[in-house]
Amino acid sequence: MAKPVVAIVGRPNVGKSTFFNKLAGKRIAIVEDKPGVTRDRIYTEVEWLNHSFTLIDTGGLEPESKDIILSQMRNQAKIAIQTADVIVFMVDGRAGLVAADEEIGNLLRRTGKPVLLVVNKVDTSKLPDSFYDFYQLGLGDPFPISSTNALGLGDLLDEIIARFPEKQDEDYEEDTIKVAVIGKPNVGKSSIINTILGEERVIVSDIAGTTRDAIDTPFTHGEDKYVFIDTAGIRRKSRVNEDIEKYSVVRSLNAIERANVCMLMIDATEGVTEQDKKIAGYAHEEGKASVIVVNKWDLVQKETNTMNQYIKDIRKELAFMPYAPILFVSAVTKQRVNQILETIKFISNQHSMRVPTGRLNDVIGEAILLNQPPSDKGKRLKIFYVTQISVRPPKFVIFVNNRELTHFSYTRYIENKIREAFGFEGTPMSILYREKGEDI
Ligand SMILES: Nc1nc2c(ncn2[C@@H]2O[C@H](COP(=O)(O)OP(=O)(O)OP(=O)(O)O)[C@@H](O)[C@H]2O)c(=O)[nH]1
Ligand SMILES: Nc1nc2c(ncn2[C@@H]2O[C@H](COP(=O)(O)OP(=O)(O)OP(=O)(O)O)[C@@H](O)[C@H]2O)c(=O)[nH]1
Repeated sequence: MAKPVVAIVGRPNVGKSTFFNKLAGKRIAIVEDKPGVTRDRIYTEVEWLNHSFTLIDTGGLEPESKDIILSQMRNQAKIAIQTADVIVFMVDGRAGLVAADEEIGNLLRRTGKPVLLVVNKVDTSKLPDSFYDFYQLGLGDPFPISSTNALGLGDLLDEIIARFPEKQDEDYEEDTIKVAVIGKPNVGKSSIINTILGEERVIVSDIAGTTRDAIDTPFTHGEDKYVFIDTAGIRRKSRVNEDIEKYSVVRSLNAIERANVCMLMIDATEGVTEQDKKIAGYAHEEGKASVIVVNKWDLVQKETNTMNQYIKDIRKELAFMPYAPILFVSAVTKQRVNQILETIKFISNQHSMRVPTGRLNDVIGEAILLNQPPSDKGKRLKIFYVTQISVRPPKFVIFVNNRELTHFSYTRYIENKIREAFGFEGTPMSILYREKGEDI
């Protein structure tokens, strides 16, 4: 289940940032692909009770003339409508109701999405007289809060959570391979997906009755079941404007969380961008299998060593995922597109592979003979026993005499030996240490 997304919309200066910062937990900076532009603070993860959600601040706009403010607010509202599950419409309890609020109120009222009308800057328990004017917006009861004094925030969070969409069970069968197709705008996601879906042995499944939530594309290829995750905005080109594309990162992160396999698309004419690195890093940290798909290969002038040079560059830029296979494809000429599903299936199997403990210990035993474990102040690390404790991603526990003697370079050596013996292509793996007697 993807995390719900909550967006804050409101005029400049009503206190959106103050509110956002009060709730902000872990932040992920967004780097735009334009030179020199880094915008932090666009979204954050919020934890409240047993829920977590993504909060988007659509603000940070430059108030210039009245007209510009209005058009920017319309944009904000559109972004919120397009990406959010719940919209927080913030107004200013000190300034009272103004015409721009009504304009945005009209837009939001028609969306069908849950909208919470929040009156900020109500700093005491006494409601200002102008509070009741906000009922005119036709968005139900206004919620008074004070972002600076942190008043009413808990109640508001309860109300927000109560409006999250019902958790739908993801009733894909256990053996369905869930694929997130990730990449910057214009890299060719739609083209590739449509090319794959147009392949001979691919049959796109009907999705019964749902429209709004039909964001996934399930299909079969021969005997194998797949689903492309969160393809709504990708396949249907309903682009509102450039701004929205920044927020598509939020959707990408959600898609990665739901997927088993990430197809990380890189534009051959541009190489690996900062945003590509961030997203790939996220897939890696989340323990997902990844394949790197370099698209638009038809546009590249090829000389003797072109592909090898590309591989070198990608390995350098994405050094944290040396395990990911790289494919060079073209959605236009269809070159090698037929290898994509094969590769996805292969790395999905690798991702869920379990190796026999006996063989694993043989491999590690040999590795130890070839290259002794590290020692410190006369004490040497002793490795007693290794076992794989989980899959997707593969996780190993190594029982040792003293965890403090372990060293990341030796861990990497062990990881490489495991990969040499068993493969685990396309998947990150984790190796943990336990001392004898400790629980796994
Ligand atoms: N009295 C009072 N002032 C507040 C409250 N919340 C925010 N403010 C003040 O209102 C001003 C604007 O707050 P911001 O959080 O920057 O407003 P914003 O909506 O993010 O503005 P933009 O970034 O321009 O869109 C600041 O001076 C805040 O200190 C509140 O609850 N009570
Ligand atoms: N030459 C060439 N052009 C391509 C290739 N794949 C896609 N394109 C073109 O690149 C443009 C963008 O392709 P899309 O498939 O719309 O890209 P997208 O990633 O879905 O774009 P967004 O919806 O903006 O995220 C289109 O004009 C495609 O025709 C390719 O392999 N080679």
